[in-house]
Amino acid sequence: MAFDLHFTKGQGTGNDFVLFADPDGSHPLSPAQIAAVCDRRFGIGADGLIRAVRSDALPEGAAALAEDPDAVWFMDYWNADGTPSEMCGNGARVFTRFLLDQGLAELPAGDTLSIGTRAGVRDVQSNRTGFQVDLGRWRLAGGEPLVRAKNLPVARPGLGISVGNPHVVVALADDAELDAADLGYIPQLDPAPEGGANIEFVVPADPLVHDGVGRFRMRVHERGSGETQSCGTGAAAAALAVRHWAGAGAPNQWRVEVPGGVLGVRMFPTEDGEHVALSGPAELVFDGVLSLG
Ligand SMILES: N[C@H](CCC[C@H](N)C(=O)O)C(=O)O
Repeated sequence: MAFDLHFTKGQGTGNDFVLFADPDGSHPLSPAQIAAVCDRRFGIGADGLIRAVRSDALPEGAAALAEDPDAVWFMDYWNADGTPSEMCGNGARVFTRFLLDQGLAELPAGDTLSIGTRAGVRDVQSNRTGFQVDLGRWRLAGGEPLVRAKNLPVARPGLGISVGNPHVVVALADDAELDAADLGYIPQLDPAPEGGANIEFVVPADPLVHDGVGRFRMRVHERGSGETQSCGTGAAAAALAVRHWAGAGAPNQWRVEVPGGVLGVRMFPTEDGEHVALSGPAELVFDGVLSLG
């Protein structure tokens, strides 16, 4: 049955998304429809698709409401190839901007908006650069798979890190290597993790720390979307990896330079362990209607 998709296009540091509101969850899209919507030639074009569903209309949302009854809205995130992911950091900021723009939620300065995700409830606050998303606890995913990418001279060990979704972070020798890597080809991981991973390539700045803030450049090949201009959870995972490699005394405040802009990452202690938070802009670009067969 044809369905007119009333959508909004949004982006955060060049990671772009098609968003639409489906409060009662009556319009889930199939993976094929999502891939068609995200296609940059035959569709709207985006790195991912985000459906705003009221948590009480979704089975996964029920878990979010159980965790936090304030998680009224659920971010139903899908990659460009139609596969779902547990979490999207840039997407969470754009999702929040969308909810506020649509009048579906409010976020007075200093308040927190809780949103449901497949990775659990995530808290968003507004700040001067846009929004801060608390990505919650992180963990080393174990293993250091070898990473091979086209045009990289040698395979290098990557560090597996989860921030709700899986990442493998690999340090390159310098900017020349980072710029030479051809991420039009999916990098190879050996061993390949079950379910795939987002792969971040980083070059720590020299000096690594300036005014107490760590800095590095990053490019990313995203699971399910290919090379993107930015990856929020990837920037968080990469900052955690660079801090891990830097050892004792490394900062908890990071500036991550991605092709689409700059993201802020901050690690901070909580009663349930160290959390990592992501900050950055979130813009809505245009609205439209697409007839879906
Ligand atoms: N491709 C990712 C999801 C989107 C992550 C990224 N867009 C972000 O901002 O965190 C995955 O399959 O886990």
